[in-house]
Amino acid sequence: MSTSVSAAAAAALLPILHGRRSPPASRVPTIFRRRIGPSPRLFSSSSHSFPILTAAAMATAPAASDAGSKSKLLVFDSKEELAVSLAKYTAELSEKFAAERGAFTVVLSGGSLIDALSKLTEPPYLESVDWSKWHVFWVDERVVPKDHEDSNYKLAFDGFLSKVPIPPGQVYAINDALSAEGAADDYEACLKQLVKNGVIAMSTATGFPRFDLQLLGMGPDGHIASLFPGHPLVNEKERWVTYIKDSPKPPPERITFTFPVINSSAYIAMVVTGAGKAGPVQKALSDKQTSSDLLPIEIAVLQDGEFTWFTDKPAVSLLQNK
Ligand SMILES: O=C1O[C@H](COP(=O)(O)O)[C@@H](O)[C@H](O)[C@H]1O
Repeated sequence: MSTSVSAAAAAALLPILHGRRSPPASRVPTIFRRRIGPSPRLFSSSSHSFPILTAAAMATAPAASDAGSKSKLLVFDSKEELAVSLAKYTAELSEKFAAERGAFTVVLSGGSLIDALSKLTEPPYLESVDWSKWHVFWVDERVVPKDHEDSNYKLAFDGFLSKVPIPPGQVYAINDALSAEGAADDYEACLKQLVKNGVIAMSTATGFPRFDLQLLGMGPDGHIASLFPGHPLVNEKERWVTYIKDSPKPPPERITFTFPVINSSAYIAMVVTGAGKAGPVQKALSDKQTSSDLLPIEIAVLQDGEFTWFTDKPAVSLLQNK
């Protein structure tokens, strides 16, 4: 269900990119300042233009279920409002993919993302979401036991998975008995088996798995998953899952999806809050990037999907025309 849009909200919608060359799809945002209640529609811009959306255009803008190579930037007044919107967005995609495919493949990151999922564990979503269709994966994981404080599995279990009735057999944690190399191989083999079984879709465009929704966060250095600025892993083109033993952020040993897998997703929700992340947000959403010093967040460009930024005011504080 969509919310009607006020003229004041329309006036707050500004284009921020005016570059001479066409940027990739995930860099063509419009800013929608959230001032109109807890359940906004999502507004998109095409990858080939920089529209100023009018109230009329906003009223007919496609909803979250209309996929394409699109990018959106949502700015919320509070983490609470962000969480409400993220829950609605995720629940709508859950319904769409459950109906279309009989399964909903969801990829989680660690970090602050898990807190932002809190509203999904409450009414009405606790009862209305068909959790039996969910299959849960991790975009990255630290090579530590599952009950370790650094484990992304533990973080997600404590904050989200233990509160919703997803069948345990559909939660795909890494094998924490293996080395980093072994765990990456094992996780990739698991994904390949699930592609064979039809649980995970394949991207015909890229030949890599196409997850329905990746719920991701970004570090203050612009890293996503365990793909860090300047690290050779950002250039991996063949593997689905790889490992790192020298992560600049502890713990040093991790496994991570590669960019071909991240960028083959149908939908990405990039949840980024706080002033500490304003620099990479500004760099990712500006038109001044050079190809030599791209941050990982700038390399996250969907081939054929919809990329939505869920942000707050401090995170976009360095953007012009915000
Ligand atoms: O180390 C990691 O950091 C990033 C970002 O975390 P945040 O707390 O700054 O949101 C996270 O997305 C990743 O999964 C995690 O392993």
